[in-house]
Amino acid sequence: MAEQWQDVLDHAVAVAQKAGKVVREALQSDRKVSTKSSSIDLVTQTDQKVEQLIIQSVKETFPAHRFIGEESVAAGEPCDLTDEPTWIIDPIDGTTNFFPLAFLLIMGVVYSCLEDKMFVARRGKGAFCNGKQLRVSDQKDIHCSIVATEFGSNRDGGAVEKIFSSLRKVVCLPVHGVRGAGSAAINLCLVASGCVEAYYEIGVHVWDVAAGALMVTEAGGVLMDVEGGALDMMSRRILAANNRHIAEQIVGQIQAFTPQRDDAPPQQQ
Ligand SMILES: O=P([O-])([O-])O[C@@H]1[C@@H](O)[C@H](O)[C@@H](O)[C@H](O)[C@@H]1O
Ligand SMILES: [Mg+2]
Ligand SMILES: [Mg+2]
Repeated sequence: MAEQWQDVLDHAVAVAQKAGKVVREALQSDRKVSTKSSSIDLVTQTDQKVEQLIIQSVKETFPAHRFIGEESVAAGEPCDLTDEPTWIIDPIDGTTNFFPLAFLLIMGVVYSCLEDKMFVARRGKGAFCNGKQLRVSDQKDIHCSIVATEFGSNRDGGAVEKIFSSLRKVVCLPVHGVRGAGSAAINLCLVASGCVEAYYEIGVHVWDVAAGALMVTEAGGVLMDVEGGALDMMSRRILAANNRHIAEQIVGQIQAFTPQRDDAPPQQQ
């Protein structure tokens, strides 16, 4: 069992490195940007190229594996998470900022290619950055805590109101500071690394958070829904924190809303 998944993890790391090289090269040339669900939901040719590169490479080595990929779902592929070994791929997370990475299910790989930081987590075996084990912050005081969040790509008036109102309440707890790396995956890695105490966002997708979420729990942190229940990976809502006490205080400030689920039937999309 262990050896079987080690093959997969080794492949994930190798293909993430290959993808990182493509992204770094594209930074010099490819800035052709198209839009998806809205004028601020961006995709570049590099997002699509990197997703295809990862899928092709995995198919050659693990032909039975399945995929949920951001750009494939945008092109009409289903977003079905079954018990089959499934790769959940966000070829570039934070396209606006041109950040990089790749994902998997019972293990997570987030490659920040500009910094050459390879984050790797494996269920029950810890989370690591370039081989160094990660541990969440031991801060217990919300007033001394730094919280990461993002505005996301939803510009619906009601949703924007709730996002601002939640942020205002979090700031006025008060917390020590608020940050946003422009990438859900990197924000989750910041929680796992102890650089921020918490991260929350409504509107993310399963491919934004699958790998980073495992990074947080393997570094000793907690995950929950923004209203305090169990995290539902397909719900497009996430709260990650260094401990339950910090998480629950943030839950109390969030004005939640319910985006369309990632696994909603296609006719509703
Ligand atoms: O689209 P993408 O760059 O892969 O992923 C991005 C997420 O990482 C970010 O947290 C969110 O605020 C953006 O709206 C977008 O979803
Ligand atoms: Mg993303
Ligand atoms: Mg992306």
